[in-house]
Amino acid sequence: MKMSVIGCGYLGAVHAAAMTSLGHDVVGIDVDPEKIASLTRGEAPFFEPGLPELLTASMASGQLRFSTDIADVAGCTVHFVAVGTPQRRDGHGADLTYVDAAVEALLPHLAPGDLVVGKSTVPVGTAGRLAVDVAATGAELAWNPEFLREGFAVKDTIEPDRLVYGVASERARQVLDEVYAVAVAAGTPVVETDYATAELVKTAANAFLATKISFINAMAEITEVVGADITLLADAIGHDARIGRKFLNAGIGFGGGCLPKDIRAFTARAEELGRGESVSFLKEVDAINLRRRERVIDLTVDAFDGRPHGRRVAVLGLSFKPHSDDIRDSPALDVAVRLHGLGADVVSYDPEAMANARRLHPQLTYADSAEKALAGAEVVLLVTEWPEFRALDPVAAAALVDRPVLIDGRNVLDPVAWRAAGWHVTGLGRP
Ligand SMILES: NC(=O)c1ccc[n+]([C@@H]2O[C@H](COP(=O)([O-])OP(=O)(O)OC[C@H]3O[C@@H](n4cnc5c(N)ncnc54)[C@H](O)[C@@H]3O)[C@@H](O)[C@H]2O)c1
Ligand SMILES: O=c1ccn([C@@H]2O[C@H](COP(=O)(O)OP(=O)(O)O[C@H]3O[C@H](CO)[C@@H](O)[C@H](O)[C@H]3O)[C@@H](O)[C@H]2O)c(=O)[nH]1
Repeated sequence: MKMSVIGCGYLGAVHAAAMTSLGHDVVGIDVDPEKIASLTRGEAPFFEPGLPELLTASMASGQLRFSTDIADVAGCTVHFVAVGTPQRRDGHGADLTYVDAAVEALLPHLAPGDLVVGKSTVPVGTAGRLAVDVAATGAELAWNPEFLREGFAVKDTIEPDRLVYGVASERARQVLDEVYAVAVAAGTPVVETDYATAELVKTAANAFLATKISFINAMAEITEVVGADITLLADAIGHDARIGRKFLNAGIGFGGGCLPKDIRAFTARAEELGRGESVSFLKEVDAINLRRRERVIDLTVDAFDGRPHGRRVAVLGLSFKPHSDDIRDSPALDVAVRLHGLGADVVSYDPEAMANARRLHPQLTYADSAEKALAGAEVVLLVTEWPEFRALDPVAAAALVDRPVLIDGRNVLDPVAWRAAGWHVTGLGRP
């Protein structure tokens, strides 16, 4: 099939490239000329394992091209909308400006029988509103939310856990079955719904994941008062198959371009619908999450007896999670910036996110290796659990720092081994 992907950010660029693996011809459209220039050179504008190889192969085979000109969707019969839906500047809900602009730009280029497929995460009710304008052209709308995780985005797109088709006709379902024929033939479960359910599935999935993380972080607030161990607690409750161990890693909390903004947008939409109380717990989920960052800052300030000014802190990690260079709402970067704001001498290192961090926060000091960040540090904060930080040798690290004080914001280092090497170790929610 010939298809377009409107919006080539994290989601759209991966989706465009992955659709070629499913056998389709794809044109990716974005309003950002730099992004399109980079993609056209076969260079991913962000770090995503496997994406550069896929881009190169798909472009070499002629199945994939990119353009800033929406008229280049000509000849495509399926059009994915994958533009951003960030938090609004006033904080109240999702900013739908980009989705509205993308659909409006697409309308004159639609032919009767085309399918417009929304992939962006939107407040419930958006698809129903957009479907009217799309139908006026003789085309049809479907909503097909995306569940990929950054860092595993290529695999998650080619081999999704499930596909959700928010459709208004049998024909739309058939077109989506054709789009995802490879995955469907491999047995991927398909859940067919109306528009509103499809929109809510996405919002509910992210709300559930955020709630699971904040649940374990709330437990961590209790375990750290009584000297209990949150990691063992998570292991023990996680053995119950009804609970499961995934997304029970306590630490500095969740960030990124999705979970934080999506729970806030959900809360705002529920309030608009007169059902704010149904999801009021998400405000607590958000508050618990943000308190974990405060905790790391407080522990650091305490490690300097309340006077962090001019004291050297090594911050290991800046991205919101490993295997990504994304710094959107990153707890790691937030902590680095705020400690700098308190006058600490913060030296940060991240294997992939430093260029993004430097652009946004040129005031911070960046080291070009973990070892250089550690040199002369009086407190070491581990805030993104990259494999290379997990593999640090505590004896070698102790030789680099001024004072062997470690705050493990992700609970990934072995406290026994680090203490044996002379470190004073504090975890989040564990002794
Ligand atoms: N990033 C993820 O892991 C992920 C996963 C699932 C769902 N989502 C959802 O997908 C959507 C996109 O997220 P993202 O992380 O890719 O955002 P992003 O900010 O990385 O990318 C959005 C892209 O859309 C482009 N754009 C904006 N207006 C446009 C227009 N009118 N025409 C063409 N291009 C336009 C921007 O230039 C940008 O490149 C959001 O709704 C997000 O919640 C993201
Ligand atoms: O036990 C855990 C698991 C995750 N996190 C943090 O939670 C955040 C989000 O992690 P993850 O969900 O893996 O990252 P995303 O790539 O943002 O993916 C989420 O957001 C996407 C965009 O909506 C969805 O498509 C995915 O299904 C959903 O997992 C990160 O800061 C993690 O460090 C924890 O603190 N503890």
